[in-house]
Amino acid sequence: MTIAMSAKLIDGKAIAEEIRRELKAEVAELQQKYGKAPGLAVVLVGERKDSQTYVRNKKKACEEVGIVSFGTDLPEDVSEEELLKVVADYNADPAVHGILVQLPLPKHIDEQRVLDAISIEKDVDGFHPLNIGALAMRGRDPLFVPCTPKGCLELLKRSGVVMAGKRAAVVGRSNIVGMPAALLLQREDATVTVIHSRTPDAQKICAEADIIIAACGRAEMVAGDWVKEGAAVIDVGINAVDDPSAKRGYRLVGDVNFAEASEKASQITPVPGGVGPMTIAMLLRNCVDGATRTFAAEAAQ
Ligand SMILES: NC(=O)C1=CN([C@@H]2O[C@H](COP(=O)(O)OP(=O)(O)OC[C@H]3O[C@@H](n4cnc5c(N)ncnc54)[C@H](OP(=O)(O)O)[C@@H]3O)[C@@H](O)[C@H]2O)C=CC1
Ligand SMILES: Nc1nc(=O)c2c([nH]1)NC[C@@H]1CN(c3ccc(C(=O)N[C@@H](CCC(=O)O)C(=O)O)cc3)C=[N+]21
Repeated sequence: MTIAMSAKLIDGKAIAEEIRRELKAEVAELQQKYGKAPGLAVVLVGERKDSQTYVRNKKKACEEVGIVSFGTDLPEDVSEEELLKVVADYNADPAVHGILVQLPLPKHIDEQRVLDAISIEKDVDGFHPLNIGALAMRGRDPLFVPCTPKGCLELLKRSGVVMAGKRAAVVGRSNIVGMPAALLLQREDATVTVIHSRTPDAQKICAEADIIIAACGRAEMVAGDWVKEGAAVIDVGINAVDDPSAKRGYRLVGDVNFAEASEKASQITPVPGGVGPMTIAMLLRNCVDGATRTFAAEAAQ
């Protein structure tokens, strides 16, 4: 007989708050030492409601820790060349230490071409091929690691989850979440299986994992029988499901069936309040790290 466990909640909101407190102190120190603050530029194309909300939240979080935020809002029909010009201007602006182009971009724009144009020293999203390439190489360290997977690892570390020698399953292989999450787990000496839409027996593979990172964009796909007793479960998914009783008319659920999985897991993140707030905290972390490197290099000249 197995005894149902009740998982400990990994409180991403509280951990993100703690990180923002740490960052606020670091920014004050930079201000003291160099008389300058880190700067983040956020570029938003079009009028997607969700993107507008994320961008607003990112700017608010910046201000809270003392990072100066710059913003450029461009119309949906902006040309690729005009967008590239905005990126080039921020690349050249010494007050800007991080550049984030909010995704997704409209279909007529080549997303990778825009991401490739961001200076790797200011690539706080960590989406530039040179940063991702370094992440995949042993003995190398990228300048920046993508915020969402970095947040997932930070949650595991701060919750005392051992990764070395453990089996991990990552559900999803996107450039921005699944693939870098798998690389990060592997760098921590976990043995990683990456699951995608063509994987047979996804449930069986997950059920053998000590750590699951779910990032497939399928509401509540990772059910109770996907989770091994005592596993740590990180839910990246953000899915809106209709809910007439909710204020906004919908509620957010993850890629994990939380009620079922928390009967099996030892530790689990909620949605909302799990990985989401950590993504923003890691963006601020990356921005402060970038500015710290730049200020030190400038002072050494
Ligand atoms: N909390 C946060 O900060 C963030 C949350 N998100 C959320 O995380 C989720 C994933 O985002 P993202 O990586 O951008 O999504 P993508 O749609 O880019 O990638 C989804 C991945 O999941 C795989 N997949 C899809 N369906 C299945 C299935 N049935 N079984 C197994 N694998 C499947 C896909 O496989 P294939 O490659 O074969 O197509 C793909 O690799 C979304 O819910 C998104 O909203 C995203 C970014 C940040
Ligand atoms: N260049 C780029 N970089 C990104 O990092 C990026 C992007 N584009 N495009 C979209 C995705 C998505 N993303 C989220 C950030 C915060 C929350 C977040 O704070 N979520 C809250 C809930 C928010 C709500 O209630 O709507 C939570 O989970 O608690 C979610 C998702 C960053 N992304």
